[in-house]
Amino acid sequence: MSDSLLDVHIKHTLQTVHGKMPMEIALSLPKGRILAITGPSGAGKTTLLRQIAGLLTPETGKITFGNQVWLDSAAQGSVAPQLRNIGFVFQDYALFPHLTVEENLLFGLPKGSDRSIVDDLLNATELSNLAIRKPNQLSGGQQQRVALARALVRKPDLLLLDEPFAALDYDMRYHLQDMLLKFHRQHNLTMILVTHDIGEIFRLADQVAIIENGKIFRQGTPAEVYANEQSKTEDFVIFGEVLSCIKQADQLLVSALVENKVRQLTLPLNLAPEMIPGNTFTLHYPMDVARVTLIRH
Ligand SMILES: Nc1ncnc2c1ncn2[C@@H]1O[C@H](COP(=O)(O)OP(=O)(O)OP(=O)(O)O)[C@@H](O)[C@H]1O
Repeated sequence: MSDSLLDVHIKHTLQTVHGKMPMEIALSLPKGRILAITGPSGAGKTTLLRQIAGLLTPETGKITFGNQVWLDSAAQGSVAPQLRNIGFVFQDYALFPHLTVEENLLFGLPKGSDRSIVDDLLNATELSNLAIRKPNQLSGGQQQRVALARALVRKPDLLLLDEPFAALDYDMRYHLQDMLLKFHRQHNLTMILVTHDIGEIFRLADQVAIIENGKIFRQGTPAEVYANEQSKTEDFVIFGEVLSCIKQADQLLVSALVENKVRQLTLPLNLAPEMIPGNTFTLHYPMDVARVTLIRH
């Protein structure tokens, strides 16, 4: 893609419990776009992020970012991770245990920079009251918010997020997704997000790539990718996230986030137990036999 900022072509051998699995990925990402990576456990999603960050060197490949060559195995060249100006939010938070929340953020701040961004991010992630705590005095969700704020402190050129909101409850997840979108708009941030959450993919991502067994199995906009899935069943399927639900006469009026738009759905009353704000659902049409499959509570 001519306007791409990030270009990745890598080959690697994954060592899985079932033996060796060849990994081969090619992807491009234009500046300011958000790519979601999804797929089953063990498919190679985290490994790909680690390769892009420079924490793991693929056996062969080339990774370019703008006019920088981050990796070129043919030329035996590689740019060290700390020189790639990447923000990385790991699945396991990876905070400095001996530093407070505030110190964890200050650590990431380039020398001489205005520290007001630290206070802004502490506020935005609702961590100001916890600023003097150490990571072992925080819940998993709070630690994840620190990890997110720390990754944003240096205004990275590329933000890599490995299931950043998986440990959070619905309200906090929604709030942090909004914060991330705001930050993304302000700084035209380019992001890759690993997630299993289809609602999150529709809300945040411009593109989604499904990785299976070390290869991109399908790629496109969320609507394209999940529309393809529908054709297999010959059903019309929509994915959504419930925002609100009220009973009216003998039906339910549901406000849902569907393909990044708020839609009003009129559904049968028997679906009431599923239509709780925060639930993600798929609806299979035709509506007279509508059934709801919950992906996640
Ligand atoms: N450095 C490595 N070299 C070779 N194989 C690896 C390496 N790190 C992990 N693997 C293996 O590669 C496979 C993919 O792991 P990875 O962590 O990338 O999966 P994932 O898609 O992120 O899964 P999950 O959704 O569970 O986090 C696993 O079988 C893992 O054991």
